[in-house]
Amino acid sequence: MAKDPVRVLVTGAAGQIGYALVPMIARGVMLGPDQPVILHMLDIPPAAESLNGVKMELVDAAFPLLKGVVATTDVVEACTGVNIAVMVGGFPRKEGMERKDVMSKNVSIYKSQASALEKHAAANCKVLVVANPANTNALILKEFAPSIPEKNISCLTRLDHNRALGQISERLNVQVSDVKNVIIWGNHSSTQYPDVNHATVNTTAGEKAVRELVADDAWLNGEFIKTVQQRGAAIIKARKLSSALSAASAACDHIRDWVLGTPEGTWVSMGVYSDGSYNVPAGLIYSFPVTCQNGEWKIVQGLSIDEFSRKKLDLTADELSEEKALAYSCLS
Ligand SMILES: NC(=O)c1ccc[n+]([C@@H]2O[C@H](COP(=O)([O-])OP(=O)(O)OC[C@H]3O[C@@H](n4cnc5c(N)ncnc54)[C@H](O)[C@@H]3O)[C@@H](O)[C@H]2O)c1
Ligand SMILES: O=C(O)C[C@H](O)C(=O)O
Repeated sequence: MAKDPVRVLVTGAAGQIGYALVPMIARGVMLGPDQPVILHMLDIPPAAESLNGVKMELVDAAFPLLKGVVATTDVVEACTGVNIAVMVGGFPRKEGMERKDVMSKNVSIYKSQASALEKHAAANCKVLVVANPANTNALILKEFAPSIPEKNISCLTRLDHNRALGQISERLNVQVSDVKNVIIWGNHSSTQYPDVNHATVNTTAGEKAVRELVADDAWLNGEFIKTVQQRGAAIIKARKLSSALSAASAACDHIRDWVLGTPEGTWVSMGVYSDGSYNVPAGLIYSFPVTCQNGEWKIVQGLSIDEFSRKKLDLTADELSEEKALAYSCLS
């Protein structure tokens, strides 16, 4: 029997991530090849005409799984009945700007959209915040939508996770699909900590530790970390625009694994509400290694954290605490 359609909201849908993301969702990349979807696309009035153009293209693409499109500048209409909300709307960072510069513009958007989601989304709606500062926008959304369970609110660090997999795969000249269990800890910013201490590669001789195969701690503790931390800025420098296709693809990976589950023995990175695991202060949205089953994520417990890692986990937590304070000062 055909499944009922799932309603997926994409905010900022007329923007560049939106343009890459909506066809992926309509093709089943996010929720699977047998899951019909109804797309809800929200943008602001100056982008209304462009948004309507995206809607026209979705119709023209004749996606078999796409059962309807709502394109609107009305936040209530956009949020009504949605099962999944991918929050991309906001102002992106331009060359030379730090994430903090975009903070005040974006947190106020997330405060007001929190209430719309709380009132109008379907019960148990899963929320993914992509727009920067992603962790702090997600935290503001959580705080101003108190009736949405905190386990349903997340932010995107899967792009960073995928970037780390990509760097290891290039360095070792192995298939990216054979590399797993890297971790992104903390903020989706240049203080994030890409950690390979538990990562492995599937080889013809079985699973091997990434650290053993790379056999170059100086590279792993230096250039590798920096490359992943700075990748967003490098893309902006090269394209004069921030990453879009990789961000859209990572958003699909994030929701797919959350809804359909992570493969046995594999974890992924998600920005989620900290419960104090790994001595990360509770009350921040922090990226952890998680496994997902039956639509719920769980932080992977018991991983060893050496002194080098501990400092990096704390540094990015400190930045998130500062961002939280700054966000509140922007809102007051
Ligand atoms: N977490 C990540 O990994 C990641 C990766 C890449 C980009 N980003 C962030 O994603 C966001 C979107 O990036 P982009 O390149 O698509 O930007 P963009 O400027 O191309 O698109 C953003 C869209 O949001 C719309 N918008 C602005 N205010 C809105 C509001 N109140 N409600 C609904 N829509 C609104 C704009 O009109 C625009 O169409 C940025 O904040 C960017 O920094 C995050
Ligand atoms: O770095 C940015 O501001 C863009 C985006 O968050 C990215 O990681 O590509």
